Amino acid sequence: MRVKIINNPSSGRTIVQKSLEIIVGRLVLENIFKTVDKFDTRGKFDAMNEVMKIKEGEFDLIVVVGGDGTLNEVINGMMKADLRLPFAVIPAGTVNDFANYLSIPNDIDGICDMFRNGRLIDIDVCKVNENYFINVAAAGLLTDVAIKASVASKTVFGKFAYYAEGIKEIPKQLFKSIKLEFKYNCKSFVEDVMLFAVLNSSSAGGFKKFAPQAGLNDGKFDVCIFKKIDIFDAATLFLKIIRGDHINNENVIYFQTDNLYVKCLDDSNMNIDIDGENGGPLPAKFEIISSGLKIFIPDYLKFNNKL
Ligand SMILES: Nc1ncnc2c1ncn2[C@@H]1O[C@H](COP(=O)(O)OP(=O)(O)OP(=O)(O)O)[C@@H](O)[C@H]1O
Repeated sequence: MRVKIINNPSSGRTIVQKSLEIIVGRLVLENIFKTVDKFDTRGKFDAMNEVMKIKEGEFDLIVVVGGDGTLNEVINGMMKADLRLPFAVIPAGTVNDFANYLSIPNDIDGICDMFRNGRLIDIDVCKVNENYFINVAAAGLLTDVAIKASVASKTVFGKFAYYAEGIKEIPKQLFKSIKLEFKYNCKSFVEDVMLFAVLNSSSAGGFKKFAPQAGLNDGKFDVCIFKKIDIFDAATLFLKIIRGDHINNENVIYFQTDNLYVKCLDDSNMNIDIDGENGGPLPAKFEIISSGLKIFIPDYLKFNNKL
């Protein structure tokens, strides 16, 4: 395989990145990686811009070393440049929602084994306005936590940086709600909402069962809308989200669709968070590109019926 590595040297706690030479060295010696070209990002949009420079036929696989944000940039680079190269993920971020959903290993032996015995599967790609995502887009209460937690604090504290930022934000945000209009498949409704999320995989914000019915190549995304509730109901709901049994709750609207339009009906300035990065303000038009890309996954995942 001719491989292009896009490495974010600052994502997560920077532990996996330190093992990258060993992983690549082994795979080159075993002749699995025939040529390797590594690019280290230095800041925002570096990963996307580097991917957009790749020429058709130059590589067989893009390997993303980073978290959900780096992966999102690589996906955007490919989709915007109309480059449909297969990609693989070496999870090196703080939360790694997408890689965790696919149970992608993060240890040296597991990663090497994935490249020795893995296989390609099709996955859907979601589009919101002019940007793409493969995991989650969300707006509302606490969705800006990922953006507010600093790179330095994520490197030192890992996931706890998000929890710390979340705890600071809860009292400020819990009493807010936003009036939103949702339209899909000729239906429309208006709701006072605390948060809504549009998911391709089931995992978001570290909650593995956020969208328990989601499938990566079912041609649909799962929409999860949390209505305005009080703090007591919020605590109960929080526990239900951990277990994945929130979707039948009276304060939650959950459905699957391949199209969605969301508009703000009051003067709130609501931004969409796309895979942990700022995706600009509402309104938002969501579309799905069914089987838009191919991802390289470990062989044992064939037993996962969600794929
Ligand atoms: N060399 C660098 N130094 C600092 N920041 C960088 C560098 N390269 C890229 N970035 C920034 O890193 C962000 C992406 O980080 P990424 O999401 O991959 O890691 P994470 O936030 O630790 O993990 P996760 O999103 O899974 O929680 C991008 O917004 C980009 O601006």
